[in-house]
Amino acid sequence: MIEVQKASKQFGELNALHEVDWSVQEGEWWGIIGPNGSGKSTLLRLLSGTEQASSGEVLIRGKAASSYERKQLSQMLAVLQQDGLPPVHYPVKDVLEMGRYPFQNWLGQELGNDPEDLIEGIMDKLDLRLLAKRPLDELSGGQRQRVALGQVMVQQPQILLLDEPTTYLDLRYQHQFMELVGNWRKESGITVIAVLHDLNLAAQFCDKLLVLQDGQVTGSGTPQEMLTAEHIRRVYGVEPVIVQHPVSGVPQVLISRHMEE
Ligand SMILES: Nc1ncnc2c1ncn2[C@@H]1O[C@H](COP(=O)(O)OP(=O)(O)OP(=O)(O)O)[C@@H](O)[C@H]1O
Repeated sequence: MIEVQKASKQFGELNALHEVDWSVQEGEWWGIIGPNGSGKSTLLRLLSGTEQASSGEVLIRGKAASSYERKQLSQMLAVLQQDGLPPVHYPVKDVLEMGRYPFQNWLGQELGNDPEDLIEGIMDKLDLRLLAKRPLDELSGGQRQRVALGQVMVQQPQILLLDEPTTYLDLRYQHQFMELVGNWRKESGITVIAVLHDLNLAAQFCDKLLVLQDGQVTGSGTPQEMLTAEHIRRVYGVEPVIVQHPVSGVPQVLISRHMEE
């Protein structure tokens, strides 16, 4: 579904990405991890067509991501940022309806079926009914991120790109957000690619991880394969302790303090 072939991205002298090879199959959930400045968001922007590779290819369904018309790409792919929606004075229901823009003509008329049932269904799934008339600027960050997820669900994409979507959420909302994405994926078979800083969250939810360091891929595979002490030490320059999650068995990363005598 997505093929990245020897993709590089330069900003002046800086090699933000260097010859990245990566293949994503339909329905997979990938996490992109790596230290600050390692090129994660740049890679996501190549996938969403907002930046073009300096060399190499980024193909979505066999066609260069940057060659899709914006609306055509939006019918297939949705992007959700860490602060998904600005706190504007629009009611939640209107914001959800805006998710239909790839399927509307220039007068804002829907080109296909009436999306009302779709929007109602998504409000139920995300528990947004009671918030429907509330303006976004009166909601908490966690509630607003749930609306942002609703808006991309209304868009009905086949590929979802998430750029650090849980950064501003507390522990409960982080998990709730990831569970909602997981349920959506189970129901609709969408492909999910998420840039995540939280390795433990990544291990719990992603099937596979792509690890970047200084713009290069240092590994790709299951969380079990990627989250080894040696790999994390090398990539992040920290001394980790890897334990197994007592319930799910996935690797979890702990960091010890430097204890002075
Ligand atoms: N538009 C740009 N112009 C110049 N340099 C850029 C631009 N965008 C990114 N960079 C640089 O490219 C490198 C990779 O940045 P990127 O944002 O992809 O990293 P990241 O892994 O997402 O980082 P973080 O975890 O801190 O969000 C960084 O050194 C950054 O300064």
